[in-house]
Amino acid sequence: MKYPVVAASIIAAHVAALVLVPDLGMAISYTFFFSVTGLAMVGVAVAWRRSGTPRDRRWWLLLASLALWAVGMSLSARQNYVLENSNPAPGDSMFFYILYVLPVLVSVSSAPVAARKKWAMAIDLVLASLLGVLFYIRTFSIVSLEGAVGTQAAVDVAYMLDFENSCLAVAALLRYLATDRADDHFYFRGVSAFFVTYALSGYFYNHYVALGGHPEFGTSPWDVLLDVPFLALFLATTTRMPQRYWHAPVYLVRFVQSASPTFLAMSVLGFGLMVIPGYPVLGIGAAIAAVIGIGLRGTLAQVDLVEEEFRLVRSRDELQGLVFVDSLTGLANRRALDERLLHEWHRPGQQAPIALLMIDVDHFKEFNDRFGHLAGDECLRTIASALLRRGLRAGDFIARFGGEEFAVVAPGTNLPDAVALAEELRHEIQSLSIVHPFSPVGVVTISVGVAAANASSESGPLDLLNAADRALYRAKQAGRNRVGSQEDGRMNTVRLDGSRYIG
Ligand SMILES: Nc1nc2c(ncn2[C@@H]2O[C@H](COP(=O)(O)OP(=O)(O)OP(=O)(O)O)[C@@H](O)[C@H]2O)c(=O)[nH]1
Repeated sequence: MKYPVVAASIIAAHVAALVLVPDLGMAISYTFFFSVTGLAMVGVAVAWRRSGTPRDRRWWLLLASLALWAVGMSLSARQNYVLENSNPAPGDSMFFYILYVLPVLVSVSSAPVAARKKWAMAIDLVLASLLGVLFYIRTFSIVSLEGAVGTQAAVDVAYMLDFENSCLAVAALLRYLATDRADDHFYFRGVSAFFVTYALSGYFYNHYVALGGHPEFGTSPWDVLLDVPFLALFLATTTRMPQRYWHAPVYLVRFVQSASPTFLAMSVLGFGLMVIPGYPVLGIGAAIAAVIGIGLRGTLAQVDLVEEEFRLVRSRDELQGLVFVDSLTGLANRRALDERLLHEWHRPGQQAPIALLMIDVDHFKEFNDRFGHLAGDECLRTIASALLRRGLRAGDFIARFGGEEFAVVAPGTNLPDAVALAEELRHEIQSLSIVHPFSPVGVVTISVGVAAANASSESGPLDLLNAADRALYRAKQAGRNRVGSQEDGRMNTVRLDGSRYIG
């Protein structure tokens, strides 16, 4: 609450001083102008500290703009006091009153901190320098160093300032309203508070005060109008950074973010066109540079976009890989198995049967209890490698089903061939000779349930899975370390020696 009171008191004091001591009007107004500029700079410095983004150089640019404005004001004071020139628009101070927008214009054209690129800054630097030259040429094509000659020149200067201030006010307001970032919101709140009030009070002051009979500072209480933008900036930067703020629609945010880099180039284009009558080469050159600047920025942004897209596609592929891989064994996981089964089941023209082998490590709980979980993990990894190594033909698919269970999908395989494959795998694991004191044969063994079916519309992959699971259950029931198969609805098991055992 105390800052609005400070601002109101300054305005009241300025008006009162001008009314009470009219003889010192000019000195009073200059004192207030420099004071409010200083106050605004303090506000900007405080806001920068509070923004929590010390690397955000936009705040420097805002400070630079205020400093340039102060230089313009100093040159104006020099004309009044040292050179005793009462012309309201001497060329040197006019140039700085125009030039001061340049740093802020660069910031309005810039991307958010996180997305800022060196190449974009380099292009902006070239365009900003060119714009500085154009400002200079344009200013001195209207006024001389001593000031505007005749009312028309003074009116031209006023319109040039109006054009510049309103363009910047609109651009800053757009950036303020259409952002999804708190730091952008805070920065552009200050910038738009300044430029919107500056455009309004500057318009009123230039057209109705300076051109309306009070060309010199200190001759009208309306001088106070020129305090307003600086006090508005002071208030916008010293009031608390909002925690919640209006969120613009996403498409508007994206549109303004994409369009803002063109603000600077558009200004170069506009001022380039303005100076063409007097300086055709420079004007046309500036217009060409602006078009190249926009094109180059667009192309480089596109390159970045394509690069980003590649990166995202790569990360998506990597993530997709992780989603389908079992982290312990490196085999496909249950999700991948389900997808594969479904895919095989619905493969167009699938005539041959699809076989499914469900593999379960025997007495694994006891293995874990005896040797610990880490040894259990290592055992699972060894079994996974052995299963992969052995017996898998092209088109077969192996996955860790979960826990100490594995599964093999073997498309185009009938039941007898699948049973033979299962027996091979069972033998392979036993021959690994992983010591297991609790196992009847002294080493780690597996039981396998086998089922095979033709894909049909009456049944689904889940039926095949259930059949293989039931076959596995029977193999376990029958004593483990064996292959169980489902045949014509009957459950058969194959003993470890290969002879068939009817369960
Ligand atoms: N080390 C380790 N153990 C696991 C993992 N997943 C499951 N297990 C263990 O596997 C064991 C499975 O136990 P059970 O389902 O009783 O099966 P089992 O002891 O092999 O008995 P049968 O299958 O009937 O022969 C449990 O002790 C689980 O903790 C794993 O990723 N690593």
